[in-house]
Amino acid sequence: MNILSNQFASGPILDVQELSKAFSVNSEQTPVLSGLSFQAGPGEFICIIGQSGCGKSTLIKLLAGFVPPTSGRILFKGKNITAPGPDRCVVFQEDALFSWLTVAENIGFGLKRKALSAAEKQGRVNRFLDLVGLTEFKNYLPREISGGMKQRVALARVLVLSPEVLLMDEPFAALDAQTREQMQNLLLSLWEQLKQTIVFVTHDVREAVTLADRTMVMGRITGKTIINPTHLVPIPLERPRIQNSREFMKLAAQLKAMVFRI
Ligand SMILES: Nc1ncnc2c1ncn2[C@@H]1O[C@H](COP(=O)(O)OP(=O)(O)OP(=O)(O)O)[C@@H](O)[C@H]1O
Repeated sequence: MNILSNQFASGPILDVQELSKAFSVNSEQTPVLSGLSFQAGPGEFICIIGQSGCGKSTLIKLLAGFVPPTSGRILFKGKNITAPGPDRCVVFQEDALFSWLTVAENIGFGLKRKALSAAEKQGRVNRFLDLVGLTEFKNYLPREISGGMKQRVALARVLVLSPEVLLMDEPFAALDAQTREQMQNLLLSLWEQLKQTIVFVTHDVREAVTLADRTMVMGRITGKTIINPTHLVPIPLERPRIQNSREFMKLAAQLKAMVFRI
């Protein structure tokens, strides 16, 4: 079942169809995701929330092509995803940067295999250093910069590759509240400029309401994660969003209630 078929005029970027995933534990198949279907449109920002263990990270790994589905399929621009690809980049909570490379070298690392001239590569690195506000730190090593700056490097080093889909698994969870808010604003500003499709996992409903066009609430039913159309909630608030507005708080409360209900 395609929950949102025909919603995107030019077709969805991601089309998840009846996706199921089971892991083999002690030679028994343990189901995690079951019959999950949804679509993400070009340039859409989707947040995923849900209780611990409901399968959010597993879904990110499937979308990235790191693990294969047990059944069902995921189409990227109409083609079956069977492996990781440069069109879908992942940012994790704690991204290990190369400790011996500078900020600029970390950002440029993934460009090595791209057929670009040295000047073009340097130009791209400089652009992304500027976009994430790290130009003056370009020669620093990872141990010489803060946690928030490291996440900015992690973001820049995938964005420099121009992925069409950005998969983010609790990327800001380890940051303090103030840095986290700065990172959310930075991500929104980059997204407005670069227009990738973003799938963003978070534990924090307020983060989901701050960022998302739509939020997907995952829940476990009889040990399997299943989702139906009512679990994809549009966030119809204008940006920038005012966190203490009535509408914001109402949506956050509604999503929180859903997380614990399903
Ligand atoms: N490689 C694996 N082998 C066996 N079981 C796994 C594997 N990966 C994940 N699981 C199981 O799948 C379930 C979902 O895990 P997952 O990490 O996707 O959940 P999550 O929603 O991201 O959790 P959290 O919010 O705590 O990060 C868990 O019960 C986990 O133990």
